[in-house]
Amino acid sequence: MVRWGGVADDFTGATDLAANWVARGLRTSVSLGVPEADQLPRLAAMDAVVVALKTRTAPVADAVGQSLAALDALRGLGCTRFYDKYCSTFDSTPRGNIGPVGDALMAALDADVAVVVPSFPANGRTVYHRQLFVGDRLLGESSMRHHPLTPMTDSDVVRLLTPQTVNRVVSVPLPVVRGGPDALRGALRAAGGEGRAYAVVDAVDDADLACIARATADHVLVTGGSGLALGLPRGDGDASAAMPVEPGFRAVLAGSASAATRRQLAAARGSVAARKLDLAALRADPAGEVARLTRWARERWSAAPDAPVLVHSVDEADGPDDPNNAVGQNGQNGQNGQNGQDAVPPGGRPAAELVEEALAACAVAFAAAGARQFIVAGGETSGSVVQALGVRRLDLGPALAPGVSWAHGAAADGRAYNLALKSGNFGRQDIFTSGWEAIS
Ligand SMILES: Nc1ncnc2c1ncn2[C@@H]1O[C@H](COP(=O)(O)OP(=O)(O)OP(=O)(O)O)[C@@H](O)[C@H]1O
Ligand SMILES: O=C(O)[C@@H](O)C(=O)CO
Repeated sequence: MVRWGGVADDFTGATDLAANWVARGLRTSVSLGVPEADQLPRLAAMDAVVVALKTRTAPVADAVGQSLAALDALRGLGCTRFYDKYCSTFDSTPRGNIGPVGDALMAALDADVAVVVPSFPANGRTVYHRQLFVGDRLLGESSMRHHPLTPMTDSDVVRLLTPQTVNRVVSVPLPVVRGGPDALRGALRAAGGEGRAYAVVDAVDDADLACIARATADHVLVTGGSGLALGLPRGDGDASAAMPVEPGFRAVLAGSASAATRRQLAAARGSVAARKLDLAALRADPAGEVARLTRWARERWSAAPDAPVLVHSVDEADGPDDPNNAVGQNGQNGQNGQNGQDAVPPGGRPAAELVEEALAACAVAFAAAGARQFIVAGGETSGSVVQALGVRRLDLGPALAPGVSWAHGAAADGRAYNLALKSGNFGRQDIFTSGWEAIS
């Protein structure tokens, strides 16, 4: 039997891939970080294991080293096929890390060709003529061009990947995909026959993904967003084992500045008690700001124990394309508009780091106050939060939206949590209010 191993460059991406494998009937667990020995027996019983890393914006050598360590662990677990999961909006910089990590995995697995498939039509990501669309906009003209860590200003996947890799990058147009699995298999074989190559494959609907999945059935490595996993044939079994629900207070921690998160914040306004992080206060006295937020959360929970509290880091009311929402390229500054009341002093720490640390500290303090159910928005944010809580494995539960699921995870200190790690641009508008119903 094929056992899949996934290497994901952020934590929301890992649960995104896991949710899609579960939807295809594969029993899937997520290891938060490279699994340690005590986790191996449980993971070895799964049809698929995703190792969640926090390598999207890490230094290139770290990202490569961690990804290879993840690959070794997955091979040790008996995985025979591998999925290099990156963002469906190809979040990266001209240096990486999509290219360098893919290069290292291809070399380690001796793969001649690896497909590049960011498409995830259920979430509006499609690739046509190698251009990546987010809904009806080109990636480079979408709100992703304002991303604080990886602003995406180009849409051509071949052009985005080429400067990041030592391998050739070719594109496979939609008519070849529509020609069926045999035609596509032939095109991929030809691409790999001339030296190691990536093949950026057009895909605009789920049938295209199913064709790519069939044409790559003998590929040891595939790369992409999670959409390609939905192209796999559906197994018979029900892979979503009943997830334990952990009673406790509820919190939303939103460190995502993405357009969908902003819409979700706007939708929660008025019905969920919310506080925005005060960046100036955080810079002056981070522990004091977290203590203030924790006092506030305790007060809210004592008044309404079942109601969630929400801590967020950007203003929800502004439109996604409002330049005031640009929180600072590479998180290095935040001097723009209302979101960035925080001018970074010389030698000061990037606002993005302060935000991640503050939300992680809130998670720990809220957990100490009795919170057990968290919706976390943003991949980097989720990585910080889950690491701070000390959770090392997630078992998937009910789905909330394409690529977003509840999960259950136990921490080393004996506490257990229900966590929904939401990619910045995923999820229904009312997820912060209605997302709890699935675990009520
Ligand atoms: N007001 C702010 N000023 C500066 N940086 C911020 C601010 N708010 C959030 N950030 C930072 O922006 C980054 C957002 O990345 P994150 O991955 O959490 O969200 P996302 O990109 O929307 O989600 P995903 O990666 O799942 O698409 C984090 O590093 C966060 O700390
Ligand atoms: O693929 C996606 O868009 C998401 O899983 C993600 O990686 C966002 O961080």
